[in-house]
Order: sequence, then C-alpha cells, then structure tokens
Amino acid sequence: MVEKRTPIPVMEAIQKVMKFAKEGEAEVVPLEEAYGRYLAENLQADHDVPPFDRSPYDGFAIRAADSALASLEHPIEFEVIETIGAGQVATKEVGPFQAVRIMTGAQIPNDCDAVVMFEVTNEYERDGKTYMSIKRSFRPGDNISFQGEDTKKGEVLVEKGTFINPGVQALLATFGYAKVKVAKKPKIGIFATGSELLDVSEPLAPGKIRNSNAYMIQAQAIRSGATPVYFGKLADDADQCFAAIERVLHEVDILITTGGVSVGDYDYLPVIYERLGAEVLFNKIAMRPGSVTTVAQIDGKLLFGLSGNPSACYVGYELFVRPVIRTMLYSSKPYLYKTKATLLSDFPKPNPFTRFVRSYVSAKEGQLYVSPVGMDKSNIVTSLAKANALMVLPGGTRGFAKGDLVDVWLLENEKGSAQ
Ligand SMILES: Nc1nc2c(c(=O)[nH]1)N[C@H]1C(S)=C(S)[C@@H](COP(=O)(O)OP(=O)(O)OC[C@H]3O[C@@H](n4cnc5c(N)ncnc54)[C@H](O)[C@@H]3O)O[C@H]1N2
Ligand code: MOO
Ligand SMILES: [Mg+2]
Repeated sequence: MVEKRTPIPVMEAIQKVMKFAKEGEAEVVPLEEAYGRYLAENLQADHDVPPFDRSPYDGFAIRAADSALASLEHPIEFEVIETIGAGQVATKEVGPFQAVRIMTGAQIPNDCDAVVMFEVTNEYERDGKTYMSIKRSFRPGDNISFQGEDTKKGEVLVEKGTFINPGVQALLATFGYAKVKVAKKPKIGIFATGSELLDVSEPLAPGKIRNSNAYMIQAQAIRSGATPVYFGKLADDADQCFAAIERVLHEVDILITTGGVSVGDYDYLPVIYERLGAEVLFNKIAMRPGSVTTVAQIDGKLLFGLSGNPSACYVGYELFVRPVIRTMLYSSKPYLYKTKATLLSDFPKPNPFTRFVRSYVSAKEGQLYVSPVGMDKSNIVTSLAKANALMVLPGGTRGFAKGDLVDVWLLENEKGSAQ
C-alpha cells in the first residue's frame, strides 16, 4: 500500500530545518582573495578617514582671516612660499598674507584653514617671488576635507556576515586588512540518483535523460556561498545508494541527493534514511513545486532529499538549503530577499498549496513588475534559465490577475531577508 504522507506548511518546514542551522568556521585569506566571500567579523575603522585635514582641490591654502577684506575692487595679495602635492607635508610656517600652493589630497598646512581653487586666483611673479591674489573672502573651513568626515575611528562600517563586494574590498584595504577573516565555505556533497540519468557528454538513448540537476545544484551551491563536492550519479539501487551515502557523509557539512524521495518503487531515499538511523524532519510540504522535498538529520548533519524534478529541485534548494548555508556564513538575513511586485499577466491556476512560480522581476519607473517565465510544472527545466525570482502565491487562493500585487523572493540579491 502506498505510504500516506501529511503535508506541513512551508514556513513550518523551513523552521524545522533552521533549528539545525549553525554558524560555520572562519578562515583567513589574503585581501586579493576576499572578494565574493563573507566577513567573519565586523569591519571596524581603526583610524579616522581621512586621517588628516586635506585639500579637496588644487589651489592655495591660506589663513582665512587674511582674506576678510578681499573684494572685486580690492584684491588681496598673498605670497606663495611653498608647493606641496598629495603625500607631502608643508615644511614652512605660514605667516600673514602668505599661502601654500597645494594639490588635491595634500595635508592642510598647520596655520591654514581654507583652500582657494586655482580658478579664482590670479598668479604672478614679482622680484623673483611668486604671488597670487583673490577678489573675495573665505571663511575658516572653506574647501577643507576634514579629518574623520568620511568615518570616525571605532565605527563599525560593515557587519559580520556581509558579502564582500568591491566596495567592502576598498574598505578592507583602507583599514589595512592585508588578511581578511572570512567564513569558511561549507562543503556540500551532491549525489544525483536515477537509473535514467546520462552523463552530460553521453548521447541520448531510449528512456534516458541527461543529468541536469547535479550541475544546477553545484551552481546554486556556489551562488549561495558554498563549495559543491559532486560525488557522481547513482543508479536506483538501495544498497548501492546506501553504501555511497554512508561512505561520504563524514566528508561534507551537508549532503544533497536529488530524486528518489517520492513513493515510487525505485524511490529509495526513505529506506536509506531509515538504514542510516537518520531522523526525518518532514517528507511532504504543502507547496508546489517541491512537495516531496525531504529533510533528515543525523547527529545534527542535514541530509536534503531534493526532488528529481528539476524545478522542484531548484526551489527546494533555494528554500531549504540556502538559508542554512547563509547562516553558516554568519548572515543575520539568510533567507531570499522578499519584496512585492505587480503581476504583468493573469495567473488563473488555483493554488491548493503555496506555489513558487519561477519568474522574472523587472523594474520600470520605480516600480517592480513580475511575470512567470515558463510553464509552471515541476518537471520543467527551461523556465529556470530565465528566472531571477520566485513569485509566491499562497495556498488556498483561486488564481491571480494582471495588476495584482504579489510577493516575490529574489534569487540574485545578496542582501537577503531576516525571515
Ligand atoms: N504517486 C505519486 N507519485 C508522485 C508523487 C506523489 O505524491 N504520489 N509526487 C510527484 C512529485 S510532486 C514529484 S516532484 C516527483 C518526485 O520524484 P522523486 O523525487 O522521487 O524523483 P524521481 O522519481 O527520481 O524523478 C522524478 C523525475 O525527475 C527526473 N530526474 C531525476 N533526477 C534528475 C536529474 N538529476 N536531472 C534531471 N532530471 C532528473 C526523473 O527522470 C523523473 O522524470 O514524484 C511525483 N510522483
Ligand atoms: O514535489 Mo512536486 O514538485 O510538488 O511536483
Ligand atoms: Mg520518484
């Protein structure tokens, strides 16, 4: 008799899995290799930026008070006593009506408190000395880029768990992080099960299909910040699958299998979990696709039995595996980024279960729009290539119409959501 499974709500299933999600380990990498990783500690400013008052322009540093009486009719003359570029510091004291020729980025000389851009000065030589004159007054602080105006010493600039993008990379360099503490990439073991599966390079044969899930999951693993370890494909043979899974389990942080989790004669994963002594957290979820997604744990290690159907497998990874990975990578927002978008076409299908429609979200004039990207069936593979979001249609709804505002979960957004 066919086993009767009781579906649980999606959110409940996610919570059951997340009970086993814990922070991973950290490692230190050279700054050059930090891009694309996740910070294992807060990035804190260990000095003010800029570290000294500096000139934002090429011009002349002056004592503002000397310019107080300058006007169109009465230009004020300054003697230029020195020239400094960025990286140099003034060596002379600046007295009344004296100026230092200063370049962008150079430290403001001690006695000066304003900078005059070249464009508003008149520069000339007289008796072997250099002078410049100005026709307006300046206030103390005019055209100065002040110490600490960018950031103050001690400020937390980027939090632990943040994806290191080129901007974070710049900050790491600014604060002298030649080596960066990042989250170690979790190792995700992958098996594709199914006697029908061909290798990518094999020609099609009757009844057979190429194994696409293994490559899709490897890419999803990398996208979520993990290292995939592909162990190959397994025929639908309980003993062979059990032996292979048992052999590699200790080598990885998480193990994913695809296929063989439903109620078919050759769906052996349920038997394998039992033989391993693993606790099955759930084996039926009130969602489409991916209703057969099964998750088990053994000594706290998670085993994800993703569906063999490509769309179901894809959605199963993003909903259940990704937040576990992101938690290991120290994120406080491990879930897909959630927002809302306006539906661009009717979606009349009723939704007995919560439906995750592979979709494309686009922005136009400040508004987000969403449209499904292909046939909405769990065995469809082509829609996945175009999807950048999952449109989430709650269970118990009777379909949606063009113009409705619907929930969308973004697949390619690094920020994530806290829940
Ligand atoms: N009587 C029932 N039958 C089915 C149920 C059910 O509740 N009662 N659930 C259906 C649903 S929903 C899904 S989803 C599938 C899940 O099947 P399995 O996870 O057991 O996966 P398989 O049987 O091994 O394969 C299903 C399908 O996917 C193809 N496949 C498998 N692996 C790959 C791969 N690596 N790359 C590409 N395609 C793959 C496979 O050839 C099958 O076509 O069960 C329904 N049945
Ligand atoms: O697991 Mo199935 O994807 O609900 O079609
Ligand atoms: Mg099956």
